[in-house]
Amino acid sequence: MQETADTTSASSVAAPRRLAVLGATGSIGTQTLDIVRLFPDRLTVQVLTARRNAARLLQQALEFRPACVVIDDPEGYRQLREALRGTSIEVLQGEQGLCACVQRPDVDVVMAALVGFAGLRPVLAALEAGKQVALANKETLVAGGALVRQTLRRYGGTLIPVDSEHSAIFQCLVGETPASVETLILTASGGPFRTRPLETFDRITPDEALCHPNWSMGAKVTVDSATMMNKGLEVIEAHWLFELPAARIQVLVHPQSIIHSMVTFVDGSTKAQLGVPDMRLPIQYALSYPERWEAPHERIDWARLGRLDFETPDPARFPCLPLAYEALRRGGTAPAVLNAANEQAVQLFLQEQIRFTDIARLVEAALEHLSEPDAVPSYEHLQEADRRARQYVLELAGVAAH
Ligand SMILES: NC(=O)C1=CN([C@@H]2O[C@H](COP(=O)(O)OP(=O)(O)OC[C@H]3O[C@@H](n4cnc5c(N)ncnc54)[C@H](OP(=O)(O)O)[C@@H]3O)[C@@H](O)[C@H]2O)C=CC1
Ligand SMILES: CC(=O)[C@@H](O)[C@H](O)COP(=O)(O)O
Ligand SMILES: [Mn+2]
Repeated sequence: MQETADTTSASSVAAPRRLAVLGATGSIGTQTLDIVRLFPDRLTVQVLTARRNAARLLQQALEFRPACVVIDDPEGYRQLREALRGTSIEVLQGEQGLCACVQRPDVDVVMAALVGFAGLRPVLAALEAGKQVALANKETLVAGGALVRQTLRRYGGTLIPVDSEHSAIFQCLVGETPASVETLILTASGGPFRTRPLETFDRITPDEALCHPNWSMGAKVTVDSATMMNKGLEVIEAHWLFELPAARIQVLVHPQSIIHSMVTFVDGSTKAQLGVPDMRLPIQYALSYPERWEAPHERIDWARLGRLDFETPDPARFPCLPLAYEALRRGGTAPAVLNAANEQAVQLFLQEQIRFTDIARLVEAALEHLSEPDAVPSYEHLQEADRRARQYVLELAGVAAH
């Protein structure tokens, strides 16, 4: 748990923080660059990466002039090399490029905003180089939480949460000690299907699932919010970030997404962090911490808001949530299996190859058949668990692997 933040330090005289933005072309990545635009004297960009969106990455590179860009797609790599010829911007490719760029001596902070298991290896590389990682990519901690903790202990890097709930908890914990904490309360919007008749769930379409009531996000996390697997992944993320057992991490449905999460302390007091649902707030806090920087983000209009509502999550409606608790209870490779099966199932659902209700069914089957005990699975062990779970889901869904 962090020490009390010093909010009085004179930030204007400090050298700018030099960022590597992994997943720069996505929802969190582009909002991170919005924050850089707001604070050009305090933040600079050294690295930008994408999977295949070469056009957007090129546009960003020409605006921010980083030292290096990384792209996964071979054709995108060829295009970027051609387009950036004659500039000082280095172009790298693939996972090797990602791991090299996060270890550069001219990078201070790595914004980890890839989606999925692909985020784990570069985060480990960044922590092995002792970097500060602003972590949006929750799948990193879900699949590899024990390994990430071990890497933090060995190399002394730091993790600052970006996920809105974990940022809220992190902010509530400023000035507190671990012994004072009783329970973490993760709030959940309940997604678009909180009140939809349960018997219609097998007719849910991708367009309906991609319509989040409060947040505009990438496709994968949006579908996860609709199944509430997102909250399950966040329970596991909170377990590894704040080192508390599952029994002390609760989930509470709060449809307005104004309270981003809460902490109840041993004296019965509860602290909450509130704000409009705008990811630029937790992104900025992760980049400014331990300072707070003045910014023109929207403020809550309390009178217009009027009320805040709460309810208990319904496990019959959202079976992915108890599955995530079960994976955490099993430990070993179980959370990595849960995560990979979910990633694969969400992809199949978005491609209209399975129904919405199949997501939980496939994840449950993979969890049942594939999890293995192991106190701290190695990266290679996790990678194999991830591969096998994806393959298993494809087979069970009757889809040929590509
Ligand atoms: N969006 C949000 O508001 C929130 C997101 N998060 C978490 O943050 C992470 C990012 O989410 P989000 O920004 O929504 O995702 P997006 O899908 O919008 O963006 C993902 C980014 O990662 C890149 N990428 C995807 N897969 C790979 C890969 N295999 N290798 C290399 N790069 C890859 C994409 O490149 P390209 O564009 O070229 O495909 C893109 O830049 C997720 O873990 C999510 O759960 C957490 C809280 C809120
Ligand atoms: C913005 C953010 O942090 C998302 O993870 C968000 O929490 C999703 O909303 P749900 O509460 O519906 O999962
Ligand atoms: Mn979240």
